Amino acid sequence: MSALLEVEDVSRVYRTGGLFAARRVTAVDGVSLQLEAGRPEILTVVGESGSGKTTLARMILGMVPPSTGAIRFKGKDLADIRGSRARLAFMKEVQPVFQNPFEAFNPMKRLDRYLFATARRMAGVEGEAAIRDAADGALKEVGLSLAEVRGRYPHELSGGQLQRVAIARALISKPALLVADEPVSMIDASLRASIVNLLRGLRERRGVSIIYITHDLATAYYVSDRILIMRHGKVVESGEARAVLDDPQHPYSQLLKSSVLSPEVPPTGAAFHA
Ligand SMILES: Nc1ncnc2c1ncn2[C@@H]1O[C@H](COP(=O)(O)OP(=O)(O)OP(=O)(O)O)[C@@H](O)[C@H]1O
Repeated sequence: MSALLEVEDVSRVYRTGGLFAARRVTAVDGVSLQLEAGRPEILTVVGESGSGKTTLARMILGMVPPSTGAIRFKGKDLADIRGSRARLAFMKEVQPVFQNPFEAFNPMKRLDRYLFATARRMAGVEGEAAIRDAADGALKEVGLSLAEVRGRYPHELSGGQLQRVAIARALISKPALLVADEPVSMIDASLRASIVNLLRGLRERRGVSIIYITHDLATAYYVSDRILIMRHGKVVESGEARAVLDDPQHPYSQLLKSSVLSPEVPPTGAAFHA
């Protein structure tokens, strides 16, 4: 089986501070992971704040180059993706979903405009009717429709609805991989389950692979096929999600589990069956 994504011994060092107070921060330190083509799965990256999750996500999205190591998508090294055409081809296949949907959209711009522009530019759809159909199809994938969204501005939707629109927008180009960085952390707790269920549905129905970044072990338990636990930029434990979370081996994973799972957060993720 061929690889969809290969992250090979990747590190990222940031230099901060001025000339006389220079400091090196190793945000990601020797991380490797792989997703197979034709076997869609949800790979969750868990870790506390500052463990390097966002930096890893940004490297996979091609937004930040690794300091060392290599990232390949469908066999092609991201470092070799040069020029706007090659960049666009990559972005069609690997789409981001960010934490705060209110920051993902300009408050002065109608949401349908975003969807139409993405259909035109990213997916190469031509003709008004076909563009409307592409937007409507993507919105239906996330439980909305163009009729509901048309003419509306970001503030007219709830955070949960807006995150759905952001996911619909990411789906228009029919990507093979979504990289979702804390997609539910800014959303009202009562709506989180529906977004997490949506991600699972997309993996099942659309065959899209998802890298789900979170610090929330309850959603991770429910949604993940595989899990990777990060601390100080390194992977401390990884494997099949239920096995890792039911019986964590590394002391940090055990600590994370005991500190996160409180009586209000069911360890089985039962709350997410809603
Ligand atoms: N652009 C940057 N310049 C300097 N340091 C950075 C930069 N981005 C991240 N870092 C540092 O790298 C480390 C990892 O940060 P990162 O945002 O990747 O972690 P995270 O696990 O996603 O945290 P959070 O959950 O708070 O977003 C932190 O120490 C952070 O301060």
